[in-house]
Amino acid sequence: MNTLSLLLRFPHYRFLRKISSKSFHSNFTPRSLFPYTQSFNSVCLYCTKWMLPASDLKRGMCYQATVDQQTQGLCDKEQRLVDKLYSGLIQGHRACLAEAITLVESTQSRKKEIAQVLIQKVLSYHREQEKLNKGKPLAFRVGLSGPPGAGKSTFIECFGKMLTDRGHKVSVLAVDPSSSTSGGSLLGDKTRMTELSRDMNAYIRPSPTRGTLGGVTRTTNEAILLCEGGGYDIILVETVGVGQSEFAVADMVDMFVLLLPPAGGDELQGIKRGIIEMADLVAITKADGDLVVPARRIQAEYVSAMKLLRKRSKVWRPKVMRISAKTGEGISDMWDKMTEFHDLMLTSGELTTKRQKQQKVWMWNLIQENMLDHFRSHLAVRDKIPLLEKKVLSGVLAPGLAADLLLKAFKDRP
Ligand SMILES: Nc1nc2c(ncn2[C@@H]2O[C@H](COP(=O)(O)OP(=O)(O)OP(=O)(O)O)[C@@H](O)[C@H]2O)c(=O)[nH]1
Repeated sequence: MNTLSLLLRFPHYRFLRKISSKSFHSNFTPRSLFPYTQSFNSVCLYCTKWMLPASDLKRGMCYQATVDQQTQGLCDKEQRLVDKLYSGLIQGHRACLAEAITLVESTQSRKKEIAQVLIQKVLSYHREQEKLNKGKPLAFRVGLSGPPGAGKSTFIECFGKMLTDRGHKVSVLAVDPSSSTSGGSLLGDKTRMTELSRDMNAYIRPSPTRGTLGGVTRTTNEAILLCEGGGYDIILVETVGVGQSEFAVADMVDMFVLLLPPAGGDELQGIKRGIIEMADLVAITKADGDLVVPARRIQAEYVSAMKLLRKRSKVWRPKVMRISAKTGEGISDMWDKMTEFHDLMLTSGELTTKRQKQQKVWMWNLIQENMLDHFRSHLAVRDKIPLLEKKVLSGVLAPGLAADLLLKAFKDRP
């Protein structure tokens, strides 16, 4: 479609060309876009909808619509909310942190847009602080996973208390993708971690994920950023070690720790081999009383098994330790190992590379998730799905052909 036919067919195109031109900044303030669009996101959708050539999108406002412009797309009330949450957050008010996390978890599209403005503000705060810190990240992000009953909550209670006693601010984000909007079983963590939840230097938050992996990625990643903005220098992301959530969590933390009970093979069946490969540290829990002997045996088994794994870092070899949250044994040593890992990763530059890769994975996970939603709800596809699925199930239609038909319908009708 050329420019002329676009102009004839869509008078909006003139408007879009105008906002994509250089004059946009001087003559066309974002505020004046408001009657047409609510925000930058909507403008982007608007551009895509009217098939603006990619070059125009590039040259035009997509690249120029910075956070400020996006911010100006908010109405006064929304702007006040962002300002209130932002300043409360960086001053360390827990209520603001809680409200900000609730905002990023929202499924309402407008609230999601407001949350993005807040996230951008927090990100620029991060950049400034990291610059002042000579490139040192604001927080140490640790993922904790293990099968149900491994002793994760008991460990976090004991470990978290030790850290706050040493002057750290600890945030615990509990991820449970099997849960629905309620937040699921991990919601119980607050009641199980009684001492830590009363500690003013600790913040415990279950992360409801609406049952999707994309949900884990989006809300948890953003909650991590907000907690860091709130001054928490250690972020513990807890997840149940069954399913896929631990892989998602491993992709958003600096160090991934696997907690395993001193139990036989049967009880560890749920643990996937892949997740052991992701672990930077394996801790055999409950190494006290009668369980010391089995804990030693399991430790030896894992030490030899992990020797066979491919080396993922040039500076770190995964360690296997024994701990007991009941007696406190091994907990302090474990923290020493964790800080050693953090220092080595930081000085070698591996931490920076890891975080950069994670940012990319985060972006693509979100795109994948949103694209699939978009595909499923597309007008030309939505109605065809049940019939084609039925045909595939009965063997009348090959899955490949059904997929081709749906993709064609999606491509042919914008
Ligand atoms: N002996 C001993 N028992 C422990 C220790 N840590 C936890 N336990 C016990 O193990 C059981 C499970 O502990 P939790 O901390 O609830 O385990 P979890 O991994 O959080 O469990 P889920 O929430 O089901 O995933 C509880 O009965 C604890 O009392 C420990 O260090 N030593």
